[in-house]
Amino acid sequence: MFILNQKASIAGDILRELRDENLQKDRRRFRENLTKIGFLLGYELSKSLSFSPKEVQTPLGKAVEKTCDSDLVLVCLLRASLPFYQGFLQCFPEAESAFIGVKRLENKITEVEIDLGYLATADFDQKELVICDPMLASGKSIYHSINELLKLGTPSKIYIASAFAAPEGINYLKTNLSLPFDLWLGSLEEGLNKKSFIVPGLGDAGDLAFGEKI
Ligand SMILES: O=P(O)(O)OC[C@H]1O[C@H](OP(=O)(O)OP(=O)(O)O)[C@H](O)[C@@H]1O
Ligand SMILES: O=c1cc[nH]c(=O)[nH]1
Repeated sequence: MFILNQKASIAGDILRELRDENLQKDRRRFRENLTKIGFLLGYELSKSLSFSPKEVQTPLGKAVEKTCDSDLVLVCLLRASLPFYQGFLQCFPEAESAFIGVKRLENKITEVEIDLGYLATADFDQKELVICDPMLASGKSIYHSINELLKLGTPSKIYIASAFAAPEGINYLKTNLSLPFDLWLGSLEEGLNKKSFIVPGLGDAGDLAFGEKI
């Protein structure tokens, strides 16, 4: 498990702005910060992908750079993932994508239940799947999304990337997912409150990015 804020870096400034109850009222800044964290996590994740040296002709000679050989499919869980996923896409512009409409049912107070809707994906069979969701709370949105995807193919590897993650959600995924996965987190949080919101977290990422759901 990789945790971005375990080592002091500029990522801490971005995570702090995302959490700040006053600054997060600025939707544009909030979305841009989610994109930045997505980009930084994508960059960190790239260090575990396959690379090979490739020659390039410059105006002044030949150079060799190691470039990425991995076949990635980035998974965007609508809505809150959109700006976070965009950061991953900036990092991996050649990647293919999957989009899944998934939301927690708001009237379920004691236990999180999930509503799955739209699903459109590129072929990810034997490719590396990167699940991009800024909030890993109970883990059920990611769990059900991956289960729907697994009906359509078998990835060679699953990465799960979240800006904020609760230990409860991580344990839920470890217990229930049928395939192994690697976690890439911005911050590992204290836990969940009674409404299964991440504490301290940042609140409702989808509402902050796009407006309160009716
Ligand atoms: O781990 P979980 O308990 O499943 O919670 C995490 C989910 O909650 C949020 O989505 P939400 O249902 O609020 O929808 P939205 O993105 O459309 O706001 C967030 O984007 C995650 O997908
Ligand atoms: O804390 C949480 C939990 C789920 N979804 C969010 O946006 N925030």
